[in-house]
Amino acid sequence: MKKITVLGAGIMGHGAAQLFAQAGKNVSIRARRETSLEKAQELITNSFEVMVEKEMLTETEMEQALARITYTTDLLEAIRDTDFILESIPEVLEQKLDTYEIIEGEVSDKTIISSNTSTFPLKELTQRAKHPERFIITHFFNPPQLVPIVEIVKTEQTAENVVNTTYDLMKEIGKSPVVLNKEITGFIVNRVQVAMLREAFHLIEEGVATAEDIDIAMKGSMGFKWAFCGPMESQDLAGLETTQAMVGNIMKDLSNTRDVPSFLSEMVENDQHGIRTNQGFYNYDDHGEKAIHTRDDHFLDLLKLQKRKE
Ligand SMILES: NC(=O)C1=CN([C@@H]2O[C@H](COP(=O)(O)OP(=O)(O)OC[C@H]3O[C@@H](n4cnc5c(N)ncnc54)[C@H](O)[C@@H]3O)[C@@H](O)[C@H]2O)C=CC1
Ligand SMILES: O=C(O)[C@@H](O)C(=O)[C@H](O)[C@@H](O)CO
Repeated sequence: MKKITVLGAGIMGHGAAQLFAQAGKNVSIRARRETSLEKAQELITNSFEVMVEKEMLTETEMEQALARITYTTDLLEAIRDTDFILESIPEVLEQKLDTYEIIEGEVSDKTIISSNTSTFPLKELTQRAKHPERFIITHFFNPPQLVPIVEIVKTEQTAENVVNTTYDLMKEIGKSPVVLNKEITGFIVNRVQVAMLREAFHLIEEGVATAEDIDIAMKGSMGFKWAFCGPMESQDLAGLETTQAMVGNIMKDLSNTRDVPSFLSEMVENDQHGIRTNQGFYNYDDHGEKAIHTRDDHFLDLLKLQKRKE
């Protein structure tokens, strides 16, 4: 695997391009607009600089990695002679299907096409594919250059060599891949995340706690534990009779809504998109630049600690 193509230069695309380049791959990243590419280049450079500050990368390694990335608005140029495509365009099914249709007509039989979708099952993504066996999902987490896990999702149509090659590639770039036994909307993590968010949103709607209080409570409890002791392991350590009582007492009282909360839809309608518009659950004045820097600084410390413990 020499050349990697990343389609989409947004929140995930730029981090994925950085990750592959850091691992020694030549990367072509494609966006539709020059301005998106310029922004991506700036974010990648900033992120590498934090790694250099924290002595996880030398200045020379940063320069070499930056030199491995080419930026283009030309889709055909981006996918020319590529070995592996990571599609990271918005979570809109039609846009993804249209993109696959174009690229499938251009790339070699050996090229693997993967999607970074957060939600769609691979069956839906391959509904118009000529060669569904070459498609796979590699679901990275934000920021992909730092978060260790990648969920790999296949169908019974996915070729075994595609799964194996993708798995090996993820290992090669330093990730810990988890291959799902069968596909399901939202995979493992986003199903659990959405179940938790449903309840957190319910608590906000009911006036039990503010968004800020929920963040404080979760960061200092489950957030603190889960990096080293997962939710299942934690139950063993707590005692399963207590888990049984807790689940029995609380489950019946939890929100079981199937709707997106109206306050969230109103926020999006009112241009409160998070860092993109400087307003979300919190306010920003720099499109999240400081928040991203602080987050990455902490995540790099955690990564260092995890590596020491391995
Ligand atoms: N934001 C997140 O935390 C995560 C997102 N994902 C998934 O990754 C994918 C990308 O998400 P984000 O990076 O957040 O989106 P984004 O909106 O930040 O970036 C999307 C990029 O794709 C470009 N784009 C739009 N249509 C395109 C097209 N037809 N062809 C090529 N480029 C196009 C946009 O200009 C933009 O640069 C989605 O499938 C999303 O569900 C996965 C994990 C985490
Ligand atoms: O946290 C993440 O990176 C993932 O769970 C995602 O796929 C989601 O898109 C998430 O960021 C949105 O909350």
